[in-house]
Amino acid sequence: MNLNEFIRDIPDFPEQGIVFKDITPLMGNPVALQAVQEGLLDLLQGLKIDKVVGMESRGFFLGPALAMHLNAGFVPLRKPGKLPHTTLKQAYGLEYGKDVLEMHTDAIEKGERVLIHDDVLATGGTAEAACKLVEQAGGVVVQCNFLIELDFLKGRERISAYSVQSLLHY
Ligand SMILES: O=P(O)(O)OC[C@H]1O[C@H](OP(=O)(O)OP(=O)(O)O)[C@H](O)[C@@H]1O
Ligand SMILES: Nc1ncnc2[nH]cnc12
Repeated sequence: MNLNEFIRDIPDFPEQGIVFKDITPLMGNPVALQAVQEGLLDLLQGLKIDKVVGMESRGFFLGPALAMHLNAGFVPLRKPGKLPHTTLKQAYGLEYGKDVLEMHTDAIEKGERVLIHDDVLATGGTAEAACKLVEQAGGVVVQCNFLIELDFLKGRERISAYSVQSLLHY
């Protein structure tokens, strides 16, 4: 199955000059969705994972399903003001703008093995912020795992301290 057929390019979204990779056609197709989940799990090659960390909001699309298959917990990283308990916070820049991610202070225990998952690796700003939050809490980032990597933005270089795996490259 060619998964690229289910990812659509939207020019000038969310701003002029950005070509947005829209994965909603893929999410809407049960066969493609199953293939993606199996592909992402294959990238892990049997690594033991305690927690899957997913970034709001598209990291929530597949992160919990991966966690269930790995027999791991799921930890949501959220945009500011959304998490109700005490949080760690990390500011970052991304391909189109800047933001802050928050994580509950008790979401990860010291020494836990963490998989970072998101739909897209672009500049790597979001993933780098996620890794920092996990490490602040004492977790160990075992792999950063993406559905799509935009190779030309070189996000992988920004998170070169970690193992980076992506299912599809553009
Ligand atoms: O590698 P980067 O340049 O940091 O970009 C990647 C991030 O951008 C998108 O999230 P966005 O902030 O648009 O939020 P959304 O998932 O809520 O659409 C995407 O889901 C990644 O999290
Ligand atoms: N070009 C892009 N398409 C979809 N999501 C993104 N996140 C950052 N850059 C993106």
